[in-house]
Amino acid sequence: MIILASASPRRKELLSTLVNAFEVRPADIDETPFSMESPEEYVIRMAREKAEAIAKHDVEHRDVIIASDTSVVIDEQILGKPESFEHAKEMLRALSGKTHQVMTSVCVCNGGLNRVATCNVISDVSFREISDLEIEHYWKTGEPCDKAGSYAIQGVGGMFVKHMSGSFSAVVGLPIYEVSQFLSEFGVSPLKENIRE
Ligand SMILES: Cc1cn([C@H]2C[C@H](O)[C@@H](COP(=O)(O)OP(=O)(O)OP(=O)(O)O)O2)c(=O)[nH]c1=O
Repeated sequence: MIILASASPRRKELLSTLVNAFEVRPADIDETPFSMESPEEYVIRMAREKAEAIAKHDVEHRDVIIASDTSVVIDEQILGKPESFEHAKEMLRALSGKTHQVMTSVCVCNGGLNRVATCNVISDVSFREISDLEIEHYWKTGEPCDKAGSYAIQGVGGMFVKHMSGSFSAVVGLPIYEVSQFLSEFGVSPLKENIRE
């Protein structure tokens, strides 16, 4: 069985492009960064801890667990999901007119945790200038509230994105290329899964 250790609807949708059958089991972990931890170390640790939390309960040795974490990083500062409008405003002001990184880590492991593969996909995203009035209107769309950095590149937030380089699927929450490579290593063939008779 394949288990997606995530509450994110975006990750569920992206994984369903690769595999037909999987179970969704969100992992509840403490997402507070350690002091002195770099953004790279943080996102990799988050994905790994989400996978390990799921591996602890009710899994078979041969199950394949997929976990991921997305953080927006500007000037080495980690931006997670906003807690309020003021928090989202602070983040979007920091991103306005600048280039930031989106880091999405992936951890794929088996239920026995003796096979673990991790990676961190880093993309560069450049925003145009955004006014405070636009930030206010954007908040009212409801889109920023559950997104790292308070925006969604795949949604209305796409109108702020002047340029991006890297992996679009990773920015949305799950890098299709890297996950498909890991799945193949774990004996799951995404192409065969998608053959329609
Ligand atoms: C930057 C960006 C993030 N996001 C989303 C992807 C993730 O769902 C979310 C980042 O938060 P995460 O903490 O990585 O994920 P999550 O809490 O939604 O789900 P889980 O931890 O259970 O896997 O932000 C977008 O949808 N579009 C974007 O452009």
